[in-house]
Amino acid sequence: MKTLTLEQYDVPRRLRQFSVLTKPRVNTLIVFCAMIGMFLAVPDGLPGAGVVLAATVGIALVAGAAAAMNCLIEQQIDARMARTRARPTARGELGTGEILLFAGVLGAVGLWILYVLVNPLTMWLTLATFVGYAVVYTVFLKPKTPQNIVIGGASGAMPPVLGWAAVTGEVSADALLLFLIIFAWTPPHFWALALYRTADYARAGLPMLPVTHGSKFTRLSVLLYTCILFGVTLLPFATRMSGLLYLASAVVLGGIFLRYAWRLYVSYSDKLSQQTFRYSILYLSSLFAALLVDHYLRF
Ligand code: HEM
Ligand SMILES: CC(C)=CCC/C(C)=C/CC/C(C)=C/COP(=O)(O)OP(=O)(O)O
Repeated sequence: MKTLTLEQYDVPRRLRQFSVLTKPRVNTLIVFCAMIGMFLAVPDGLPGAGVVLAATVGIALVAGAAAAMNCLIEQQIDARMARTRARPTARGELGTGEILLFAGVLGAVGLWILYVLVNPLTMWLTLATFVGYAVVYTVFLKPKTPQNIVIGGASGAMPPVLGWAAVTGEVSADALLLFLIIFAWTPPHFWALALYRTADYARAGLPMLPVTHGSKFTRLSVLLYTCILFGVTLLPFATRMSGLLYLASAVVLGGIFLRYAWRLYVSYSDKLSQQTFRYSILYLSSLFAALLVDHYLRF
């Protein structure tokens, strides 16, 4: 067996490769939503700094491990898609053992932090989220059904619930409203991207909605889910969890999302679809920021 010295191993390059596997940009928003859950869970005042720090690091590490496992499992699929073929896993630059070790350490340290420094409930819910994404979604749903991202979206919607559980030790109805918002947001978020990446998904043999049911049906689905999303985002105000500042933000942000979805439905272009996808990210970030601001500046 060939032994490598540390210089030959090229540590900075390896670190860059491993960092790509954790999908840092997606996970930044995931962790942001978890943090908002932590702050909203405290009716007056702030959550303890220690628990916020430990829960944030723990959730981020487990989310990074989940992303690395997804990249490992999908390396052949990723190699066939233009969007993902540059991933170090798709290029065969990292060995299976190395990735398993990396994901194992990240995941184990994250879960340990959550169990010991936060609470067992948060650890178990985060573990379930990990299994939901890295196993249920990636292995079973994604290659089999165009509803993959709707069902798998339950994992992506968990972060605010994890944050809430970290601070209170329980899951309340308010936390479930935050879950519902991300759950309803996921289909328009993902299908907007899938519409302009249809050829990619078809080449990879993945049954994403535009591949199996065509562009028009997918655009109708985007529009309908965006309507559902609009309705769901009114619930925090309806239940008095949030105030007028949030309501105004939800209506304006949701109105813009609906306009994108409607335009996409009536006159499709790849450019508009890309803009809708990008807007979906700005939308969720801004909506969660509005929940936070409203929580502290309630009038
Ligand atoms: C099953 C649920 C989801 C699916 C299938 C999905 C799918 C995707 C895909 C395919 C991309 C493009 C990634 C890339 O090219 O690197 C993406 C990007 C992104 N997603 Fe999602 N997503 C889901 C849930 C979420 C959730 C829950 C969040 C955050 C709360 C999120 C935040 C983002 C962000 C911020 C990006 C942009 C990344 C960048 O600019 O590189 N996604 N998503
Ligand atoms: C433990 C914890 C908090 C985990 C949260 C992780 C989670 C549920 C992420 C979902 C968002 C995501 C990375 C989707 C990518 O879809 P994809 O895998 O189909 O995209 P790809 O084609 O880019 O691989």
